[in-house]
Amino acid sequence: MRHRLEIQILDPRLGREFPLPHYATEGAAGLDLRAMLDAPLELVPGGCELIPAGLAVHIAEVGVAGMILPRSGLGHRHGIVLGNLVGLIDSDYQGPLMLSCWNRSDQAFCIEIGERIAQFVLVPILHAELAIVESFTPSARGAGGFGHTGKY
Ligand SMILES: O=c1ccn([C@H]2C[C@H](O)[C@@H](COP(=O)(O)OP(=O)(O)OP(=O)(O)O)O2)c(=O)[nH]1
Ligand SMILES: [Mg+2]
Repeated sequence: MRHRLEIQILDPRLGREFPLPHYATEGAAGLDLRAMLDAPLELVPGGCELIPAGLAVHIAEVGVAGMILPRSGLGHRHGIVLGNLVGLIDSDYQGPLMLSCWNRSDQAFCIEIGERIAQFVLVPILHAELAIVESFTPSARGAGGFGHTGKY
């Protein structure tokens, strides 16, 4: 499914020196986001920095949210993930997309200017209407959780 996504280009290098976010393949779920830095940034082990993606988005539709997720290769091989683990972008947010980059490894990592460091995914959202009830209709699981079905 497609969703018209309004963007503002905040960093003029995007779309010129560096490609705009795009789906790398027909089936790609995410748009890669780039570190629009003025200079390469060394992330020390355990270090966390807020990096601009160089653009603002306005999702506009209440039934849609954005998620910023790590890239698998960087996260697995180099320990470069997100300081907030997952970024959640509200449909009414119009500010700059910011990437919290965390080096969870024990080796320094240099983020290059324009490097693809995270990905942006649109997801459907349901708003909850809270209904207070005295008891739930019994289910097979009931209140069992945290390893209830087997090994922890
Ligand atoms: O990785 C992220 C996460 C969030 N945001 C922006 C979009 C989002 O809509 C807004 C608020 O995010 P969130 O609600 O997760 O943060 P908060 O700490 O609860 O801030 P607020 O009080 O503004 O809701 O910040 C980003 O740019 N990058
Ligand atoms: Mg919030």
